[in-house]
Amino acid sequence: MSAAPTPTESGVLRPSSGKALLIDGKRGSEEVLTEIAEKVRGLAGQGLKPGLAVILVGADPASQVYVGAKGKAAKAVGFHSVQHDLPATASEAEIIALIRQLNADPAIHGILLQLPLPGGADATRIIESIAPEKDVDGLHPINSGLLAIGNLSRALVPCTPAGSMILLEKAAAALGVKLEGAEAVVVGRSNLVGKPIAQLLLGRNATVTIAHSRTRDLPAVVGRADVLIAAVGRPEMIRGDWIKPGAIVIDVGINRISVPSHDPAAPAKTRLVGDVAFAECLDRAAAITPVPGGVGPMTIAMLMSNTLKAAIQIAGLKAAH
Ligand SMILES: Nc1nc2c(c(=O)[nH]1)N[C@@H](CN(C=O)c1ccc(C(=O)N[C@@H](CCC(=O)O)C(=O)O)cc1)CN2
Repeated sequence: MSAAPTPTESGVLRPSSGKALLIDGKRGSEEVLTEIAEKVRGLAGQGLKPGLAVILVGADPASQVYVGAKGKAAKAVGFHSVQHDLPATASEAEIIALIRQLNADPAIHGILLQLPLPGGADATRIIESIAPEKDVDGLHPINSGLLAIGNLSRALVPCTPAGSMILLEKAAAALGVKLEGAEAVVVGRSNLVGKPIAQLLLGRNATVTIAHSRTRDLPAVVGRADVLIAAVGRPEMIRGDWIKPGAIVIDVGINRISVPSHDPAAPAKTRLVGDVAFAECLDRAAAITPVPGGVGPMTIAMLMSNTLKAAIQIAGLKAAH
């Protein structure tokens, strides 16, 4: 029987022997949130209370959970927090009208439209209607542009990529490896994760490849990666024998799959898995994020971080973020 992993100072769990370090996103998120709460207490003295508005269109159960978690975290760190629930039938014009009100509201510093929209509707024009300085999801073209030119002090960076980078830096520090010059492979090219994380890795001087559904011989491309970011949205698609021995694996996928039951009368059970076949990777990777408990919690923490940054920038305060 293997011994339980031992926690290290950095929130990376060191297993007993021969297994990948587990990068603890829950602990990482708690650290970020504790720091934010402290800064919010400091800002109160300067008359500033960061405000976050989250818009949920429709009633997708997973989105309801995520939006609830965002509101809870916002209140816990001391933000003003509001949630706007719109029916699935809300038109683009109605959503944009609400965003215009929030753009003009001085108590609101961050606006987030929960994705996906019902029926997979295109969110492009809606996102573009968010004032860039309040775009705490980092999806407005102004923020994408600031990220692309490497202006990280001004850019609001998408939350999942920002949180993934914190976990990656922790793993690299725990292993004593450098990101500079490392071969980084990002599987997935979404605006929400793949493209921004590739920019962040470039900013750390990694050599970055973005792979996607049309990539030829994906296992061979993945096999080059010192750093693998899996953001493809397909349960356990990346197999253990694709992984380069010693790689750092950041699994961004959060996929709910059904668990077969031997009892036909029992209610159907589900569990969460990542885009990487976790158990198969444990003996090959040097470090890996689990699902759940990896990148997911960091997404919420980085939304709070972006809202604090937006509030400070909008108020024109010098306070270092
Ligand atoms: N506008 C946005 N929409 C969506 C984003 C986003 O960043 N902006 N990301 C995802 C969903 N998401 C936040 O919105 C999110 C997903 C998962 C988690 C999380 O903490 N997951 C837990 C498991 C939770 C569970 O039991 O279901 C974990 O991984 O440990 C947080 C946020 C899509 N939409």
